[in-house]
Amino acid sequence: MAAQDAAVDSVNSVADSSSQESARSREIGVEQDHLDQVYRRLEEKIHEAEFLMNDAAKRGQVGTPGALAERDAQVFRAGIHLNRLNNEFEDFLFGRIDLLRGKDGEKGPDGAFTSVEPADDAVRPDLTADIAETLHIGRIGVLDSDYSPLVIDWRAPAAAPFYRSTPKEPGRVVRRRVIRSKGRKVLGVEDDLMRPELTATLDGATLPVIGDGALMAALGQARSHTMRDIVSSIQAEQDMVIRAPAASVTEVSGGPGTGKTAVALHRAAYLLYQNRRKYAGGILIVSPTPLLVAYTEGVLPSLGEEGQVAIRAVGSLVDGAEASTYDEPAVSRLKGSSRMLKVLRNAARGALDAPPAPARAQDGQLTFGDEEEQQEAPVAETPTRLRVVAFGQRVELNADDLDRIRHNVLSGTAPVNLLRPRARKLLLDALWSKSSGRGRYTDQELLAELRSGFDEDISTEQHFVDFLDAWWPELTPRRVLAAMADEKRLGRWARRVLNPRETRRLARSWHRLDAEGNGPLSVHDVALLDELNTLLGTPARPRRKREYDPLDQLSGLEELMPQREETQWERAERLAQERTEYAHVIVDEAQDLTPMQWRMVGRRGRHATWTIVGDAAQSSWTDPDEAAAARDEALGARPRRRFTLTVNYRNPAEIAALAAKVLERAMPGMESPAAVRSTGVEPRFTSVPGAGGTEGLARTTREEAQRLLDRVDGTVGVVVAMNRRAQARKWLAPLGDRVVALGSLEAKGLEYDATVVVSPAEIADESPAGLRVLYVALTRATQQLTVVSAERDRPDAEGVPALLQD
Ligand SMILES: Nc1ncnc2c1ncn2[C@@H]1O[C@H](COP(=O)(O)OP(=O)(O)OP(=O)(O)O)[C@@H](O)[C@H]1O
Repeated sequence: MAAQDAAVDSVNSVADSSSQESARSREIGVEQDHLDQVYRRLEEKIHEAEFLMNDAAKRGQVGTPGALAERDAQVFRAGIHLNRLNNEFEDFLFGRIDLLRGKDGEKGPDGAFTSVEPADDAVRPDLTADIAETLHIGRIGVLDSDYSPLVIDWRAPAAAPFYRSTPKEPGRVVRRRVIRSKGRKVLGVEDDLMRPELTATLDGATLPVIGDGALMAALGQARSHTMRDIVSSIQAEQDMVIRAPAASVTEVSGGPGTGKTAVALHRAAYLLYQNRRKYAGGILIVSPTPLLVAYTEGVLPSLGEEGQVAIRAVGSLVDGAEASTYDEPAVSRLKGSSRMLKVLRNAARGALDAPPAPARAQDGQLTFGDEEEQQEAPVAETPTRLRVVAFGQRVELNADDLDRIRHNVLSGTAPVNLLRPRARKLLLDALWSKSSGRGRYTDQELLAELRSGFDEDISTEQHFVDFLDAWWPELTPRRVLAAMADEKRLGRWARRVLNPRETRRLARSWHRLDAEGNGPLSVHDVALLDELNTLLGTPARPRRKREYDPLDQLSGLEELMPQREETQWERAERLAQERTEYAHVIVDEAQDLTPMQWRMVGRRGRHATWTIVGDAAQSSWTDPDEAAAARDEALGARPRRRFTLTVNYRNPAEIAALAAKVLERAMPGMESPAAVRSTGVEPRFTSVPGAGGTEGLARTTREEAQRLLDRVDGTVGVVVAMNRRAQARKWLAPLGDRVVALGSLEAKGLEYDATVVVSPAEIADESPAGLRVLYVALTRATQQLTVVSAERDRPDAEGVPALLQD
């Protein structure tokens, strides 16, 4: 409750509504004056930037290499400046704090007092005080021409009290104000009083306090299909996470709606602000679904950050392998489990014996519950004999010889593709020892020369090259995955790891791939491909010829531009390589990563610092202990700092109370976060009569979605079991794009003004983690929730399904 108090506590000191209104207009006027001043200053800066650009262009006309280089650098700097200002011109001033004098009276580089605590004499014995400093907070910092701060960047240390201060620990803050503006116009102000016991004066007049606080105003707004930033109303416990130092691992847990995703995104922006150079290696944000990526993508640009941060769905982390289909739950469980590691190790080596089969007919997408029998893929032969002619005689390696050589080569642990040169060498050794060559000379030098000629002759023979390609092919991860579609082969590789039923299921799931492994992949396949990539290794390729760079022709340029140590092309190549590893990795909805996914993500942050946000109660993975062990392995021995978020900003208390019933069933004893507001609207229950069947379910769902559309301004989400999502999309298509149909696993992390949850029992029965998935579905609404029950939900007389009854 403490955080809730802190979040909502505000004291209003304006006596009646009309004087309140005139005080409000007066204060809006005050902020408008400040905003006008800021815009004047911004315009000056934009003119400066434009002047720089024009001036730079003129220098370019001089035409000497020095002038060209200088022009490039200047245009680059001015371009960045202009871009930033133009982008952040809209709505970038959002806050203000009025503060007491600082303890030591010292000021920092941004012109603000540095001390968090007030000076001893800042408050007089009769509890009156003077405001010594007023700071405006915005998306970027703006200094006046005399270098005094007009706007402080929200991430600067001086802005921290705007977020950290609470009535319990106010520090120097007397009043915190959120300013709402659009373009150049201030629309409103909302104040929170942090030191209500004081009578504070600003420039000789009593400090006015307007409104009920900004948080409630923000939470009540209608939702769109994209997430908004929360920069003007970050709460103290969230701010602690956002500004936590980036050393080692920061772990954040918290129930639904506590702002974990929002905090993760704001933290990325904060870290970049703090140390742009350090994070030039990039920040990776791993999100569970492409839907959540699309939902959150706009937040960082709104905070002025883009380029350095990659937000990727866990199914899109491997280039050229985008997840586009789902596995049934039993198959997902197998593919995500660390048991797969042993199977993949065997497959990566064993697939040498499984050259590509003739193209298999596409089986189409296998999705939940698709039980059709699949055709076995025909198996092609690996060569079992190598014949060459040396010194006029035929020399042959038979199947046993070849097996022995392969065994010998594979006895090391190196990646299979990197062992090919060694395989080639041992083949030549074996051929040589069977040839008559080695008995020809006793002189070692002559013999070595003969041998070297032998190697060269044999290994350049097309016949030998073709043999090597077939016998030790360069394996691609996709090709190995396709090889695993053969049940017998997979059975060999999975011996003592999977039982025959599991093997069969797994093999069948890959019948959707052709012999080269092309075809639809699931999110779990992507992690397996990444693992295989490591197990197989990528052989070194001859370096690509450097592209022609006209700048190279300008003699003397290197001396004029000492910083230009690499060409554009080299730089692009270096960055592409570096981006397989990141400087900081943020994992959202971390509870859902399977052990195999943790390994994949871990590889991208081997030298990184980490922020991991999640909620065990929302995990759709069946074995949390196994996932925790994999997470520990990915993070190694790095020390961890833990935070817990306790307040639910999304769901009204009425919806949170209903969801808590499911939580109690799913994870008895686990605490729900406290909902910060209540709407007075209880969840609604409707059920489809027994005979209604799918038709009835479709009709009722459509009616309930329409009913909610009439009651909220923003979006309506309809959550159904995964194997109903295609159906549900059709049911709801006539209702327009304010309504979205989602499978239960797709709802993760998203939110809507209102939701319809269709057949809780169907969602709960989908997998062993089904109750937790249902908990996720029930916690998506910001205003209203309707639950539609079918017969299997066993609703009572009020339509409440058995799972949600007391
Ligand atoms: N300080 C805040 N001010 C205004 N809105 C907030 C604040 N914190 C969170 N919210 C809002 O609450 C909602 C939930 O936030 P978010 O999605 O980040 O929660 P979450 O913990 O990731 O939830 P879940 O675990 O259910 O996915 C969002 O609409 C977010 O904008």
